[in-house]
Amino acid sequence: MLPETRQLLKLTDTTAAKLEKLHLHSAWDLALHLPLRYEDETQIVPIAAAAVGEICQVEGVVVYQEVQFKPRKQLIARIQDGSGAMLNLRFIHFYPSHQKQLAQGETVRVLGEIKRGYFGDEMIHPKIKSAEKSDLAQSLTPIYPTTNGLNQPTLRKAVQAALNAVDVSEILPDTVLRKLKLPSLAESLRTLHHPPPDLDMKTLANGAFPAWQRLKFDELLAQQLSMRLARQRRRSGHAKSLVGNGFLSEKLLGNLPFRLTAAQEKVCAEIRADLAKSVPMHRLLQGDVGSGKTIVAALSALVALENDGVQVAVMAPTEILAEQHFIKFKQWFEPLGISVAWLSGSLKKKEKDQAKAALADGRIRLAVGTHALFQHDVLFDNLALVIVDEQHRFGVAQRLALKNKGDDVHQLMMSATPIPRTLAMSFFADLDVSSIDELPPNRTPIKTKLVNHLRRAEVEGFVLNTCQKGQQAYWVCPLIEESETLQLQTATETWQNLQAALPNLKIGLVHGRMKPAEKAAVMAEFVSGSLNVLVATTVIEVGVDVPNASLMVIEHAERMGLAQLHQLRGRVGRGAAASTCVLLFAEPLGQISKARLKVIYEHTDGFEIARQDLEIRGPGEFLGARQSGAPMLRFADLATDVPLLEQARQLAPRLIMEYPEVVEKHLERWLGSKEGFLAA
Ligand SMILES: Nc1ncnc2c1ncn2[C@@H]1O[C@H](COP(=O)(O)OP(=O)(O)OP(=O)(O)O)[C@@H](O)[C@H]1O
Repeated sequence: MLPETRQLLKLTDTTAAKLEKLHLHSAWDLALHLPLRYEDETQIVPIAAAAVGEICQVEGVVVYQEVQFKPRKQLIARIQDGSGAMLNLRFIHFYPSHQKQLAQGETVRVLGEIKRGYFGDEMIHPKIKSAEKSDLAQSLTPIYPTTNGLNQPTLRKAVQAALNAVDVSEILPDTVLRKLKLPSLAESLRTLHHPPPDLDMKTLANGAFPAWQRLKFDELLAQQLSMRLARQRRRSGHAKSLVGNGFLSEKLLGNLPFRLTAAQEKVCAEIRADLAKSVPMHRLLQGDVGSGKTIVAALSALVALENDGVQVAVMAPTEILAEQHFIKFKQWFEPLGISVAWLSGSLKKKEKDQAKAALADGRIRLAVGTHALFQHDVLFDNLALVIVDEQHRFGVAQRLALKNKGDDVHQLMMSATPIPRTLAMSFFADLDVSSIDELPPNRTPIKTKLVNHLRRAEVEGFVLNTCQKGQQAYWVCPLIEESETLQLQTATETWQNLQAALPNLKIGLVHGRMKPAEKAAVMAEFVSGSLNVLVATTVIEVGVDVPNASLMVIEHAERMGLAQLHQLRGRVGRGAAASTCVLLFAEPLGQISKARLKVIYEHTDGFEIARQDLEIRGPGEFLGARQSGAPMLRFADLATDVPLLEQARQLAPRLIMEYPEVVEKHLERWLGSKEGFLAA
């Protein structure tokens, strides 16, 4: 964050650092940081009427308080209200101040989600207020996406300061606005950040609400403009025409234990044709989980490497994913006499220097790594092809760094988030798309089971059976919205419980808070087979390929989106053994959760699942379900916002031709800096 911005918004260094973590760098970034959901502090719900699964505010007298030590240290309090009903409050982390606030006889107002607990309904870590001191809120309270250590009031203050600082005046031409029939940006931002008192939760949570529509439209417009400009620029670039002699690729194909599918052959041919041109390739390779994109990437790299002195870089967004690629590429390429360099943030300086020197003088021709590959001090001798996996997970700055390394290099982007082809083409502003639309043969279909989490012991028995057969299992804990700490805790607890229940198995734990090197070490143990079970937070979602793993258990599957469930399930069923995916769920299930679980139970094809997702997710479920897998999108969703995308797509070329100053301003607002859009 620029010092001017920090001063303008009166932010402390700590707050600024936390905001950076959320990728909020400019005042506009903050103004466009919109609530994830809203809380209703305008009314008090009688405990008897508060339904499980609902987030609500209740008030009551504390009738009981105890610090328990088993099964773990926790503070339990119980409140009772005029309706006569009681509610438990449970704190796994607590301070003496909590005990004081919840002293017997105190009247407290608490807000949180009602859950079904072991001893009746409960709230875990509710927000507590003293009933006497606090007035009811006049309107709904916005809750922003945040990060550890940055609380809502601080974030809210920063957003407010940003809203006061930016110029929200309308920049879209009148004619355009009249046709769109959308509210102004200023009004939309005001409504979403400060909902007026008469606006209810249901209206605000609906993605079809005009204020949301305006934000989504503006976002899609920024995306279309940036893609279009980037494409124009690339078209005028010159890349090295790469025509392979087939010598290396045929050798690799000969060494493989399988033959390419027809779909893999087809996309390889498309990529080969692009590489032969002197216009830089910019192609998206998409394919369902396990469809075999990696070998296509490897064969594309070989076409390039068959040209004298040419270098190739393969980049992935996380250390785990990059390392997986590194292992595969090494295994495939070393027998061909090609050494592969590894470059990531966690390498020791000496190793990094060695790799950098070898890339700079051209001794090493293939490098695999994270975005560390594109730091300014990494120089390539003759870089001609860059392969980027899961590009949408890189931030703008990283994409920009990539662009700086090679405006004139061929680029192949891989994605495992399948989007129907025509939609992908309009979204990516006519980017070239190759789809692998067939799975390798002889895959035993994955059996999916839906199991109530109360039957955990049976599932543990199943894990034991699987591992005794020499196979391996994943046990995945979900991401808990807004609370990394709580997520970490569930994963750690699950790991401890599993170890206690299955003492003869070797069980590892990997989560997002571990250092990259620690994560890599645990993953390596799992890949090598020395761990039987891997307990993981959702960090393993994309790209892990351990064919010997044949069982996937997913906790709280009812909380996850379909795309995520499909990705996770795709981690098994990659080897010869019959695989199973156990989806644990906790009741009561909402209608949408039920519908989702039914789809994942009945279907295995990613495109079909994406289509059904669209049907289930009416615009009404917009908030809380924001999970667009598409690049650069925070609000718009390709599943539901196709009409807005179409409008943005039609408008973009006209603005570029007729209103260049509007284009520049719009991109500055949405992509942070003028340079942001170049990175598209
Ligand atoms: N034509 C094929 N026949 C048999 N097995 C194949 C074929 N192509 C790839 N495989 C194997 O299938 C598994 C999945 O391939 P890969 O990891 O490339 O999938 P992917 O498309 O990258 O999926 P994801 O995005 O889920 O990681 C690998 O073990 C790979 O060796």
